[in-house]
Amino acid sequence: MATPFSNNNKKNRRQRHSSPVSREDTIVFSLIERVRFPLNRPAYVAGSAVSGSCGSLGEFVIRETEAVYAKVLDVYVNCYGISRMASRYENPEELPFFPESLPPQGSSPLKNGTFLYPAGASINMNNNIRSLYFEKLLPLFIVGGDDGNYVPTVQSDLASLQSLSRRIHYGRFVAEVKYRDAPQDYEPAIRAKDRNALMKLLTSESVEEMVKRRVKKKAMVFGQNVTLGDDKDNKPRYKIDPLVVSRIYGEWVIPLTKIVQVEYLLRRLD
Ligand SMILES: O=C(O)C(=O)C[C@]1(C(=O)O)C=C[C@@H](O)C=C1
Repeated sequence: MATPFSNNNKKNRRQRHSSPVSREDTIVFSLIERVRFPLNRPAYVAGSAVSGSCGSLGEFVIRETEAVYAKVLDVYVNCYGISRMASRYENPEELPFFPESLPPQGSSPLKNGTFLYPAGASINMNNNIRSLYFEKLLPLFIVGGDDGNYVPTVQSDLASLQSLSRRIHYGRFVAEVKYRDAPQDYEPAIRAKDRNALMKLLTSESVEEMVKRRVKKKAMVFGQNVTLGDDKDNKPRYKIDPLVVSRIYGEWVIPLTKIVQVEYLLRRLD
């Protein structure tokens, strides 16, 4: 079965949701961008000299940026009288990292008639994504150290986190497609709340291998240092190790996407 992650055919490109394959480009580009800065841990230390007693600078920037994204369209609606549009987190593809800090949301034109089954639509694994990103992913490809560029570092982290979150939560759409294709296969495992059986049903090792090979290649193409050919050894050099990108997918991005799929399916008959 061709799935949204296995190809980028015309049918997928016509869908209202942007293609998960092109989303890979955003993830790879955002990781490459993040390489410009060292870890800059002080940006995430609560109560450090930068942030005083108000939590870390990083958390503050992420919370406030999300709040702006959430209200920006309402401001436009009020000021310019344009008809109601959805703000960022009313789009079912977007999930905030700090939902509790968002201003109240209006009723969204996008949420109505969403493709997702309502009980599963609100699954939000961003807390897990955030801790994995800082604890496991960043140390794989970012050098330790502190260059003081905290705000650009946090902005770069937020871009990576958002692109990873969109991709991982896209698992809800994939699970819905799989369920609609073969409800008779999924329903017994859903009723039995059998996570292992669901995991087995939705897994395609060949697709996973293809995804890992594709992101490795993207890291090579997008992240190759460009020279004018006077390199002594003529060996290509990459901004981020392509094998690390493939590993990030194999060890975290794909497994988390699968957990989202299982959690979604478990709610599919509620
Ligand atoms: O393409 C699919 O069928 C998916 O479910 C997506 C995905 C992935 O995250 O890339 C996850 C599970 C499958 O084993 C293969 C790939």
